[in-house]
Amino acid sequence: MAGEVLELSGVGVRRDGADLLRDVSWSVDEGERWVILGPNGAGKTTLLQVAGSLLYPTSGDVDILGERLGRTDVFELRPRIGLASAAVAERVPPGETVLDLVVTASYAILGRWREEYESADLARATALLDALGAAGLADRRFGTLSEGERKRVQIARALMPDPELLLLDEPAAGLDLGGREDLVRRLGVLADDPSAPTTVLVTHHLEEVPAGVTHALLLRKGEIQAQGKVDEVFTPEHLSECFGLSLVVERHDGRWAARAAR
Ligand SMILES: Nc1ncnc2c1ncn2[C@@H]1O[C@H](COP(=O)(O)OP(=O)(O)OP(=O)(O)O)[C@@H](O)[C@H]1O
Repeated sequence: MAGEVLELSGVGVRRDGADLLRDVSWSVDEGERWVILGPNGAGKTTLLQVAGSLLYPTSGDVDILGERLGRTDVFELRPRIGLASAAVAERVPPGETVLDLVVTASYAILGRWREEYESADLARATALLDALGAAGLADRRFGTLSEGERKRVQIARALMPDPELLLLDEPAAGLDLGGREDLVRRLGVLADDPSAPTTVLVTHHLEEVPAGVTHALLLRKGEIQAQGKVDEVFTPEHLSECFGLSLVVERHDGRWAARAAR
């Protein structure tokens, strides 16, 4: 029987008098592949930060990988979670090489500093870069990469410590059509891999949802508007309500698309 990876109960996040999340109750079981979808400002990144133990809720309970937030040492918990987000990318030292950036994830650090790496770590980092179509970038400096190249490298870094939970915040944002399709295809391969970690991916766009996603959560104004199996959540009714306009929703070959109804 699959174990629980995330369990949020009545979670609220309040900052500067604003409710960023309200009464969020959500559970994620081992092996599931979730997508969190919602308009700008809905609270998606805030929810992902709570799931990644980077943000404590104002109210409610959060269990991550069996540990209760507030009662556990987050410095032991965080290495069990792989996170790829723009906020992490901004903290990368500009001169850091791609291979160093990926391999240092084993040591939960940013910036190489005299560590002696095992050859097995270097081999794993190289294999992950290869799986994400970024093998040719290993010796490049992170600061010189294009947006699409950065996204792939960040996902390789997030996977490096073999996390039990993988959190991806808008992995396809800023990519051109070819880059998006290539990345979404690779994320689909990852979703289909039974040895890949339980995954939660945040996006604004239905077109960025990889095939193989099993569950979806719709957020609007800090509240859950629908959640459950992806087929039951990605209906025109739920999506129209979530985005506040009448939508036509289509599905082909496991991928989704939405456009405004005429
Ligand atoms: N410290 C704060 N005080 C007040 N409001 C905040 C604070 N931090 C974030 N917010 C607001 O909380 C809301 C949720 O932000 P969040 O980044 O989680 O949304 P999001 O769904 O990820 O948005 P986007 O799709 O635009 O990235 C936004 O309206 C944001 O402006």
